[in-house]
Amino acid sequence: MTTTAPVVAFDQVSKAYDAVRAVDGLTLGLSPGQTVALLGPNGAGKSTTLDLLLGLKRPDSGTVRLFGTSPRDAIVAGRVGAMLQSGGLMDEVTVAELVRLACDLHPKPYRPSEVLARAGVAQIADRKVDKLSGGQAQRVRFALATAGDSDLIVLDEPTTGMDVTTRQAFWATMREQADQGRTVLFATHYLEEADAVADRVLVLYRGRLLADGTAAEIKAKAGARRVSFEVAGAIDEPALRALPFLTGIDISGRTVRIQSSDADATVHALYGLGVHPRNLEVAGLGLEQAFVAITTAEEAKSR
Ligand SMILES: Nc1ncnc2c1ncn2[C@@H]1O[C@H](COP(=O)(O)OP(=O)(O)OP(=O)(O)O)[C@@H](O)[C@H]1O
Repeated sequence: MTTTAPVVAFDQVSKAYDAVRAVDGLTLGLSPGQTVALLGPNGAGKSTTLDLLLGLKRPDSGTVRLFGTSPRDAIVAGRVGAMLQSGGLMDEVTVAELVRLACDLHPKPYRPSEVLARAGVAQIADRKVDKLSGGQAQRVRFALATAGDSDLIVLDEPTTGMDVTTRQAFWATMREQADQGRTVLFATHYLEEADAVADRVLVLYRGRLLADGTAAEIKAKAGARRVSFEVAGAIDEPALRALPFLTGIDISGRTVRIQSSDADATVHALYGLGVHPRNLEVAGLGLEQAFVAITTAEEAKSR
């Protein structure tokens, strides 16, 4: 790193499309070497945030700085590699030609053969770009994002269309990039991916940051726990549904799965009902359930 300025600094950034506040007063700083997942339901403002970060859109108010400069200057200096969702690939050129072009344009390029190998597209280097499968096209976009030695890699839903093996290889490569001190920021709908890969998770909702922390902190913030058990006798469904601190319940045959904001109190009340649960398990929420709990609580508040 040649500067001590934050990799990314959003200061009170807003962007609206007519009445829709796509990004609403977002303040955010990213540090070197972090792998950061940007989560949010459809329309939360993830793509708009990344577009603002890359200087593809201008904020209505607030400032976006990358490495202490404007997004444009940072990109011209080759400090940012990006892989966007919608990024169309040129027709009528081969994968190798396109990667060579990206390397030629980068101020600090890697060798094209190296880029092709890292993205796992060396075997399809001679194929025309418009003949690729969805997963192959994603890998080529990834190759373009890593054509040179950038300090920040921005990825919008990078693994959409990739099979499991490609996805794992992709994240292993991203880990290496972060271990070398690069910052990796990616938007995703795959919460298990964010849980497994990210050091930091940002939950965006209606253009605002709802949660910011490690996956463990986000799960703790959701505050709820899962309780599951089996019931030997008849199930008194209304009584179970009336248990205290319940935030969700699913009854399937003899198995009851509960979500509770105070598992101890719920289980205590369960015994109070005279229910003798078998195979009782109390566990924390997964990131996906925590995400749903946090965003639905916010939705309820805004109603
Ligand atoms: N060019 C545009 N014109 C009008 N509205 C837009 C435009 N781009 C985005 N929006 C609106 O802004 C909001 C945020 O959109 P954005 O694409 O940033 O969300 P997202 O979190 O990336 O969604 P998704 O997960 O569906 O990709 C949405 O309500 C969307 O409809």
